[in-house]
Amino acid sequence: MLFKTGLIHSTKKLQQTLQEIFYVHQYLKVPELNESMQPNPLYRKVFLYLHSLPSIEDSDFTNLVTGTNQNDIVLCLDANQLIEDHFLGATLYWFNQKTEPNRNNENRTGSFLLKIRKNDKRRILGAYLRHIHDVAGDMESNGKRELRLFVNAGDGEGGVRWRSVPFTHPSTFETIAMGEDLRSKVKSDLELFLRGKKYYRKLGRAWRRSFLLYGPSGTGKSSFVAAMANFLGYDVYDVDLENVRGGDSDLKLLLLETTPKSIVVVEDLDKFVVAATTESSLPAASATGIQMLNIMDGILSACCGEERVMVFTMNSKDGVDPDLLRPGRVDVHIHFPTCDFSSFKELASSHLGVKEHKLFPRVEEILARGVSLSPAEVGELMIANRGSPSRAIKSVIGALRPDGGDGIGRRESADDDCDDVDGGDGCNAVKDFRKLYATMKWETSPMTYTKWYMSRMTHTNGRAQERHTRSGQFRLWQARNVDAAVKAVAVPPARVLTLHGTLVDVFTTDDADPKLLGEVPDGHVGITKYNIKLKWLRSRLQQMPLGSPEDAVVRYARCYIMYLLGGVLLPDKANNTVHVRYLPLLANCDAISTYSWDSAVLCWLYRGMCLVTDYNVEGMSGCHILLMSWIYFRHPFWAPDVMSPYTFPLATRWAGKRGKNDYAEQRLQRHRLKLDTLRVDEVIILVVFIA
Ligand SMILES: Nc1ncnc2c1ncn2[C@@H]1O[C@H](COP(=O)(O)OP(=O)(O)OP(=O)(O)O)[C@@H](O)[C@H]1O
Repeated sequence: MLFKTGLIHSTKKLQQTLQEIFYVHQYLKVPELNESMQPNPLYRKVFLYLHSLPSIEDSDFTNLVTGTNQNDIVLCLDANQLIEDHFLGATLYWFNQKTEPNRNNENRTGSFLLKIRKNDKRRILGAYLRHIHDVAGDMESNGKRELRLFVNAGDGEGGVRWRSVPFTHPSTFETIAMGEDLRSKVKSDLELFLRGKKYYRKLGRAWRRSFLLYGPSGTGKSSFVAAMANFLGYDVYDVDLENVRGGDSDLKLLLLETTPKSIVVVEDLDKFVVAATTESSLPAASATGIQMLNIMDGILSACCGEERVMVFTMNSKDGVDPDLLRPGRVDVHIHFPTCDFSSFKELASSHLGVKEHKLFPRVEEILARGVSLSPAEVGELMIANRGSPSRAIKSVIGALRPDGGDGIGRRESADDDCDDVDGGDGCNAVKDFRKLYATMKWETSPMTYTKWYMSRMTHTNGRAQERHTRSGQFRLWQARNVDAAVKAVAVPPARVLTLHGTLVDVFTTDDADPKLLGEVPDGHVGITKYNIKLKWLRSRLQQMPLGSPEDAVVRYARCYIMYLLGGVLLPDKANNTVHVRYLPLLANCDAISTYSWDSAVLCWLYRGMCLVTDYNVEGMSGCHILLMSWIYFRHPFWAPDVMSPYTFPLATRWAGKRGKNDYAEQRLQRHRLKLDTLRVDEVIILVVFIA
C-alpha cells in the first residue's frame, strides 16, 4: 500500500517536472499593495473575478463567510490555495499568496500569483486581463462590490495607515428627511459627477467634488455621507485629524493612499479650524485641519483626487474664515437644520407610516414658535413609540414643550412635567428615549451629567455639604458596614422597611424622627408610592433658608444624600426618582458613615450591567460616571484629551469634554475595530497592594 502511494506521488512529481521543462510556465504577480504601499486596484479586480469563478468550489480549502446580504453565504478562497481558470483554450492557475503577519498579527498582506504557459501568455494575456477587468467592473456596477469603511487607525508601521471593515450602513437618500427638492438636486449632482470624467478632463480639473455639510448635531450629516457612499457605490475614508500625528506630510501620505471611487470624510472640521484661527499656538490637529482645506486646491488634490468625493462636516460655519471654504476648495455647501414641520412629516411617514394625523397641527404650531429638536431626537422618540403613532407624536410634543429657558432647562422641564402633556405612557417613552439616547451618546453624557451635578450641587449646597464634612457625618466613602448598605440595594423594599400604606406614612409614622426629610413632599410623591421625585429633593435643597438650626441642616443633608443616591450613586434606569428604602439608613446621622456605600454602589452598578446584557433591555441603571471613568482610565485611547492634573473626584477631569463626534454607526465600528486590535500596552492596569 505504502509502495503504491509513493509510486503515485513520484509519478505526479515527474509529470510536473516534465511540464516545467516542456511547457515552460511563467509567473505573474498581482500584489495587494503597490510599491508606495497604496492598495493596488488590480488586486481588488482579480479578487472579485476569482470569487466569481465556479472552480472556487473545487479548491482544497475555502472559507464560508456571510455576504453583504445577511442571508448570503459566500465562498472565499483561503490563503495559499490554488484555483484553476480556462480562457480561450488555455488553462491558468491562480495562487492566493499571503505573507506572514508581523508580531502584532497585523499587516498581513497578500498577492495573487498567476501561472501561465509561455505560449499561452503571448496569445491570450492581454485579452484575459481585459476580461478580468470587464467582469469585475460589471460586478462592481451591479452592486456586488463590497464597500469598505477605512479609518486611519494604523500607526504607519509596515506602511499601513488605513484599516478597514466592510461598510454596511443602510442609509439612503430616501431614508433621510431632507426635503424632496434638496434630495433630487443632490442626486442629480452626483449622477452628473459619476458621468463627468471626460468633462472634468476637458476643463483640466481633477475629477472630484467636495461638499460641506453643516448644521447642529443629530441633523443627519453623517447619515448623508453614508447615503452618498451607497448611492455612488464608493468606499468611505474617514479621516480622524487627531490621529494624523505627523502633521502635513502624514496627511498628504494618507490622502495619497486613498483609492479612486471613494468618499474622503473629515468630520467636525470646525473644531479644528476655529481653534486654529483663534489660538496663537496651534494644536497639531488644528493646523492639519487648515492644511486639509489648503490641499483641496493644491497640486496634490489633482494627483490624489481623481474620482473622489470629499466631504467636510461642521456644526456651524461661524468663526471659520470664509476664504477656507471658497469654491474650488469646497464646491457645494448643504445646510442641515433642526427638525422643521416638513422634516417632521417625512419622519412620521417613514418611522410611523402616517402621512396625516390629528395632532400634526399642534406640532406645526409648536415648531412655528421656533422650538425645535434635532431629527435624531424626533426619530428616536418615534422609534421608541412605533407601536402607537398617537403616543409617538404626543411624546414629540412633550419633548418640544418650550419653557423659555436654555437647552438644558428645556429638557429638564419637559422631562419632569411630561405627565401633564401625554399621560403615563408617553412620559415613559420620553424618559426611555432620553436614557436610550444617553446610552448611545455614552462617550459624553455621563460627563456632562457630572459637570451639571458638580456645578449645581457644589455651589447651591456648599454650605450644607461643608458643615457635614467638617462634623465627620458625611464620609460616605470610608464606611465599612458592608451588609447594611448592600442589603439596601439588593433586598426588596418591603424587607428593609416595613411599610404600611403610602410613602407619606414613612414621613409621619417614624416615632424616632417623625419627618426625616423635614416635611411631607405633598403633590410630589413619585410615580409609585415608594419613590421620591428627584425634582422635589432638588427644589427643596435650593430653598434652604439661611441660618437654619442644626436639626434643619441635618434634614437638608438627608435630602442631599437621598438626591446623591438617586441621582448619581445608585440611580435606577429612569433616573428621576429615588426609592425610600435608603431613608431609614439615614435616620441616625452617626451611623451613615458606617455603611459601606462604595460596595453598594459597585453592587448596584454590576447588577445594572448584568441586566443590560439582555438584548431587549435598553436603559442601564447604576453609576454611569464610575463606569465611564473606569473606561477612560484603563483605556486612555477612548478618553477625551485633557491636560489638567488629577483632582477629586477623578471623574470630573473629563467633565464637559466631548468625545469624538462621529455618527453612532461609525463610532461603533471604530470602537469594535479598536477593541479587536487592542494591545496589552494600551490598557492601564493599576496594581493595588492591600496591607
Ligand atoms: N434628517 C434625518 N432624517 C432621518 N434620520 C435622521 C436625520 N437626521 C438624523 N437622523 C438620525 O439620527 C441619528 C444621528 O444622525 P447623524 O449621526 O447622521 O447626525 P449628525 O448630524 O452627523 O450628528 P453629529 O454631528 O453629532 O455627528 C441617525 O441614526 C440618523 O438616522
